[in-house]
Amino acid sequence: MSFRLTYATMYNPPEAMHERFEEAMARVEAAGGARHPLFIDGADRDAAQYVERRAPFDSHLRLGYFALADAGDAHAAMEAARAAYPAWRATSVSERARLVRRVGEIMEARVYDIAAALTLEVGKNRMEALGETQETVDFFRHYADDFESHAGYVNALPDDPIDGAASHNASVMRPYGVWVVIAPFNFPLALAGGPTAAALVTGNTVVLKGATDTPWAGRLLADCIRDAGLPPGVFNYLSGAGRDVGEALVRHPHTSGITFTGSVPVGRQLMQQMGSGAYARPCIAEMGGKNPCIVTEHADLDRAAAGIVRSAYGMGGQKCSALSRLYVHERVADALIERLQAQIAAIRVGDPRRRENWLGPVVNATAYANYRQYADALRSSGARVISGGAQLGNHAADPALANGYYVEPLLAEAPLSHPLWQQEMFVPILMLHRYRDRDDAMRLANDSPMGLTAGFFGSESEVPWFHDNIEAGVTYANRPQGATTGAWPGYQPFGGWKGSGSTGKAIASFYYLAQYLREQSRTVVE
Ligand SMILES: NC(=O)c1ccc[n+]([C@@H]2O[C@H](COP(=O)([O-])OP(=O)(O)OC[C@H]3O[C@@H](n4cnc5c(N)ncnc54)[C@H](O)[C@@H]3O)[C@@H](O)[C@H]2O)c1
Ligand SMILES: N[C@@H](CCC=O)C(=O)O
Repeated sequence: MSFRLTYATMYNPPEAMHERFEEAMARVEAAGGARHPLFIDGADRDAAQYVERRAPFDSHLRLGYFALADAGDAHAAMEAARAAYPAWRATSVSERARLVRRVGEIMEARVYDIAAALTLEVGKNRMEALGETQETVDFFRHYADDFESHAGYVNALPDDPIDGAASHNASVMRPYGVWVVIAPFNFPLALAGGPTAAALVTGNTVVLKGATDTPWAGRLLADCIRDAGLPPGVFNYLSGAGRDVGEALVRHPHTSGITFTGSVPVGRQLMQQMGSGAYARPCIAEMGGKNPCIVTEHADLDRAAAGIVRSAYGMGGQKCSALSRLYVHERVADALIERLQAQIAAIRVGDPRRRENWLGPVVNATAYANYRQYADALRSSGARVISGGAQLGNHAADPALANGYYVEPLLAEAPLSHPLWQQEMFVPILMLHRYRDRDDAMRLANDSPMGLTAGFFGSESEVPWFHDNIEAGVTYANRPQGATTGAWPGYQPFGGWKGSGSTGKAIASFYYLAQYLREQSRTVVE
């Protein structure tokens, strides 16, 4: 298959991709119900407790039993990672890069089976699941290539200008030690695998914690790492709750650095914890979004409608990059709304295993209840709900949806005073405002403590204005493939400004790997 899968190309895959996914789904479902232990020091480790997990799209479908790590397991993982660190750090750059690349190769060979598991566990549709798995493969490749291209970040510097002595200088970047990776539920493979690949190739050892709702993805990553032949202890995997195992890892004295991807409140708490103690330790925190899109009177409205619907409702709005605030010029607002309504009406909501369904469920009962609460809050405080607003699961008339957390994509025109303009909702809800003045639209788009992604539809001559003024780390102009979503490693570096990110350096950017390293200046006089 010559097709290159990315989030920008996933809308029109070859037929063979569907066939292979369906074969894989049958295999993975047939093997369902298994126990999934932890992975520590190169071996499976049983936890004292296991939790049964079921599919978000069908509460009768049992996925398996997943280990719930406790503080003792966290300690064992940290000890293993610490013990493995000296030898891993001393392993050559080329060997570390080879092993990291090997993980990507193994994952790519399993891409369909892993994607099937992601669909079952998270409820994302097949193309999103395949996309996430391929993205993870690409992270492993990208970081291995990038680290090698920097020759391990060893740079010779000029000798000191001292008469009668040779004083040689160099800058050498060195790993920190044991790196903790804490992943979110929505991209449980890619946002576990990406930071893991970066930490490993730079010479750190890793303890990964998967999100409470999505323990399977991390375990599948662990299997790829094990099968690639990384030495015991170099990578360790824990599944379990943030409050128990996550906090134990953050507090642990062996923790040298953290990459956290998740919500703003947890990220800020972790940044504070990592900044206190005997000395501050690095904390790369990739956090939430409240992403805007501006549509001017010069926009191509068909293109805008396609990009807006994909980004607001794709994966049920459960992307940090999801579009949630739409500012439309009053002259084109009705025409755009008409197009959005037509596209929303065409969205098939249902079992994400099925090819025809573009939108699966939200991830759990809390997200399902949140949707109801937000829809009620919009209706009761002055918003005009244009499309959607109903929960479709549990008590639905349609029996095919009866056991899942299904909801309708919601579009509402809301007064600017509405508090939901400021809150990340993480469900498929898009709020719309009509503006008269372009600069007002920009002021509103920037009126958020977050600054992750932003979209724009307008004339070519307006694009520089958008770039110069928008406060966001990831920007897209006139992109029907996704107004605010769909970054891919090697194509779009991905990181947030303001409250959306702690470092100002993006994932898969030129500057990313250096964050996993500390500089040592070396002067040697002969
Ligand atoms: N900026 C990005 O790149 C990016 C990418 C994906 C998701 N996100 C954000 O993630 C959020 C959705 O994911 P989520 O609901 O899993 O987020 P979350 O903050 O609830 O959880 C994220 C991870 O942190 C763990 N955790 C929770 N409390 C903890 C604690 N006290 N100590 C240590 N670990 C703890 C969780 O178990 C989970 O593994 C959204 O806000 C979304 O915008 C951001
Ligand atoms: N990388 C994904 C978002 C990841 C966050 O949830 C995108 O660009 O849409």
